[in-house]
Amino acid sequence: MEQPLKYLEQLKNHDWLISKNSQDFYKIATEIYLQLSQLSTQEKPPKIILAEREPVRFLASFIAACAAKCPVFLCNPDWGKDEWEQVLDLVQPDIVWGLDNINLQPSITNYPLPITNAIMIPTGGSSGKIKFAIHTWETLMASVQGFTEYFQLNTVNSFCILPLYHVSGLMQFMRSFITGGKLVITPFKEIESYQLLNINVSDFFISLVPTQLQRLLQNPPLTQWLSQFQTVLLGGAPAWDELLEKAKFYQIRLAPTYGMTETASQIATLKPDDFLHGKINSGHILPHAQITIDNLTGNLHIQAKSLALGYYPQLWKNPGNFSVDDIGFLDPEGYLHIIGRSSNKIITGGENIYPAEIESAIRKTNLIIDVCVIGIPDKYWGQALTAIYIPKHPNTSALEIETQLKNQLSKFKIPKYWIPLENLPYNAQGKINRQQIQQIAEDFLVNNTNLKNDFYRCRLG
Ligand SMILES: O=C(O)CCC(=O)c1ccccc1C(=O)O
Repeated sequence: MEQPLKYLEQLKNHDWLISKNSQDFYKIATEIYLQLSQLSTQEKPPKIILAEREPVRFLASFIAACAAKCPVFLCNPDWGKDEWEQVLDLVQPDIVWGLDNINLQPSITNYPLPITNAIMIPTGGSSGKIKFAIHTWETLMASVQGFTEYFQLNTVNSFCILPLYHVSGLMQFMRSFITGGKLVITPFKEIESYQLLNINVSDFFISLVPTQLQRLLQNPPLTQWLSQFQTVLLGGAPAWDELLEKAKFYQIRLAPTYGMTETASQIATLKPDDFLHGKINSGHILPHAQITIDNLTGNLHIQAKSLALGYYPQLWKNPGNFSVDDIGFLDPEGYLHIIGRSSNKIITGGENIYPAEIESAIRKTNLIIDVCVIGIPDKYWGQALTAIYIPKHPNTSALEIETQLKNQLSKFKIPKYWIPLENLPYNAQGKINRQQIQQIAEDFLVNNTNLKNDFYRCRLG
């Protein structure tokens, strides 16, 4: 029997989907599987775009596609017109599930997929192009196995508030489905309106991105609720020290993770007991992965059984090896520390600066709600350190923040320009859009040339 079907049968009479209908899941998955297997006997398996909104339907369709060995592309029904055009053009699907009003053109370029059972998971979006990492049932299984071995668990219960088409949500489903654990699926906004808080979550894992953790910790009943979880996995974007300290203060069993779509979620994770004992890093490497660090640049190289095979439609030339933009180190006890992204590195007056350090110092002043530090091209400095921030009070001046920073940071690490905004752009995965901020800041400084001139007068004059 095909692997996905074996797990499906095991769950047949089991109420594992909490607050949803587990029987529906079984019924839909088997029905769609039968339809797909009939189609596949006549010709090569159809390429499927999966954009169902309804979670049970999404997951049942996903399992059916995997069991029938049809290439399946996980998609966000809420992508904009441009993104959908780009995706439909790239994929040239035979079947689209979950979108209305789609006019399917007959496939023109039919990229051959050199592997069966390919599972395409989107990465990127909102800034830049959507790419699909090519995974397989086996790479996702390797991730689940590494996870259960690392946490020494037979079953994983997951509380999923992240999107299922994204690797962070999909892997929560996979961990429950494969291990016979329970699964709760609910949108974040229902948690914020206090629904579903009556489930006993003491044997559940929940995955959050940093902005969600921040929102929950601003709300006492939700903070209390969060502190009951067995483990709170945190990932998707770098967290800041103040947020981690707050989580520790409230005794949240936090597990900061490091991983990405290409590695089928986390490959390093700090265990909650280490976190509560004051460790702040990305933890030990999971057993299915290896990380080596380039001596010269500090760049991370990843090897993992869960590694994607390429970006659709291309397989990587160097399989099993993946170099990333992240810079970090492994300490003598084997804990992974991430310093930043090499592409976000700012070089100002010949000094290297990673935004995380400066952002963390600015957050500590308690004068701002949020901040992002970037480098603006500058004739004198090469790049001028620039802080884009949301002030806590409308009358907080940049000078006040600068004054506080002077006790904490060397002079060259204090931003030269300060740009107050009402909002900073984030995507659904909690990743800040630095490209967009860069554009906003450059436009702002062009339109406020006085600011630039004043600055030169006061710094150089
Ligand atoms: O950023 C990504 O692409 C992966 C992020 C991710 O999977 C994740 C996000 C939040 C919490 C836990 C996890 C995880 O690795 O399991």
